[in-house]
Amino acid sequence: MDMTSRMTSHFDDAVDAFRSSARDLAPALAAAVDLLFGALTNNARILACGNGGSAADAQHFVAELVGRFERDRLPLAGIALNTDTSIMTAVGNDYGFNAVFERQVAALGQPGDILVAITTSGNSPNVLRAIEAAHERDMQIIALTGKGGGQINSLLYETDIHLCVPHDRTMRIQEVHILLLHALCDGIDALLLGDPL
Ligand SMILES: O=C(CO)[C@@H](O)[C@H](O)[C@H](O)[C@H](O)COP(=O)(O)O
Ligand SMILES: [Zn+2]
Repeated sequence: MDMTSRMTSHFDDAVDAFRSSARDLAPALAAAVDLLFGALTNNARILACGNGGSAADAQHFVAELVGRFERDRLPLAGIALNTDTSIMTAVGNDYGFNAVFERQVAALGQPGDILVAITTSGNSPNVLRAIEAAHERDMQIIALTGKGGGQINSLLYETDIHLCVPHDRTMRIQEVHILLLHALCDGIDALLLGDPL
């Protein structure tokens, strides 16, 4: 395959990933909007975490909650658990990297808060442990995964929401994840401000 064809194939594959995700995930995504809106309007907070590209996604999502998405509105309570280098290095150094999110959930999480857990494999131990800590705090989980969901499948409760992208490549899953997070922001704004469409 020449390089131009290789590049074109990324777009073709991404379109397929978006279409299959729309088919599989739209109802759960709508439920996730309701869950987030209910929490945010009840003085609860959204905690988000992930590793690597998913860390970037978590802080991107939270920036749009605390700042704004497309329209001016009140600030919304979100915290990215992967952004504080002092906490990440102190907890990682003292308790191990697998504890970096769990420890923050234990410190910050309150009943009714939501954990947005982002992992393409569904197998990152620090994210799995954050989910367990969130359950102990009576928090609900919105999990964004791919590759069948991995070990997260056995951790989630009926009351949690699993948005599992039907794809096996990390980059494609991440591309759909950012669409899912933007769609959640759009849904929250539509409920808060009215539907401009
Ligand atoms: O962005 C990428 C690959 O596209 C990487 O940084 C990727 O996020 C890292 O390898 C992560 O550690 C993968 O973790 P996870 O998605 O399996 O939880
Ligand atoms: Zn990436």
